[in-house]
Amino acid sequence: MATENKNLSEYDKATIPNASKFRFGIVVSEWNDNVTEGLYQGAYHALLENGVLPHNIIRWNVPGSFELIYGAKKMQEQMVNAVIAIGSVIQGETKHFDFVCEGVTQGIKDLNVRRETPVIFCVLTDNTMQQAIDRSGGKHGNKGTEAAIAAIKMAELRKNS
Ligand SMILES: Nc1c(NC[C@H](O)[C@H](O)[C@H](O)CO)[nH]c(=O)[nH]c1=O
Ligand SMILES: CC(=O)[C@@H](O)COP(=O)(O)O
Repeated sequence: MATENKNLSEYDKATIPNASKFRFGIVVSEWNDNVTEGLYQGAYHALLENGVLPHNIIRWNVPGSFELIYGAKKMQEQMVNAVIAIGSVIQGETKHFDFVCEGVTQGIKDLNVRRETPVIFCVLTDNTMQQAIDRSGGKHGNKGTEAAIAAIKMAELRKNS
């Protein structure tokens, strides 16, 4: 289902585990920070709405989405139950978009395979700035909210597995 048919901010609160004892690390890319700040706010407030305590949310910034890989790897080493990697990659004139998107995707996948702490992929990969705005608190909701819910669910799965 395409995002345009699903609001990213909508979720059934009754299905979300109690997250009051969980601790989360959020790594935020500074590229397109008008977008990444919106994603962060969506994630932060969704965590609070589901019982996470403010002092149990750690935030680090990195220069760009490619650096999310290293930042998330180091965040996994902190005492957190899950990590959220937040970025916004927007198509430019060259193929650099393809390499950044593929690199970040594979890098974050590897962190989930090789280590125990789940890393949630909250990286928008858009053709235009408007598409990114629409998905970071705009008409299609906020992917940061979606990522926070995924982080809570994966932290619960890790605890029970
Ligand atoms: N063009 C975008 C980038 N490019 C920068 C890379 O992510 C990286 O920081 C650089 O190649 C140095 O290693 N990053 C984004 O997050 N979004 C973009 O649109
Ligand atoms: C994703 C990028 O690195 C891209 O936005 C950079 O723009 P350009 O391809 O025009 O150099």
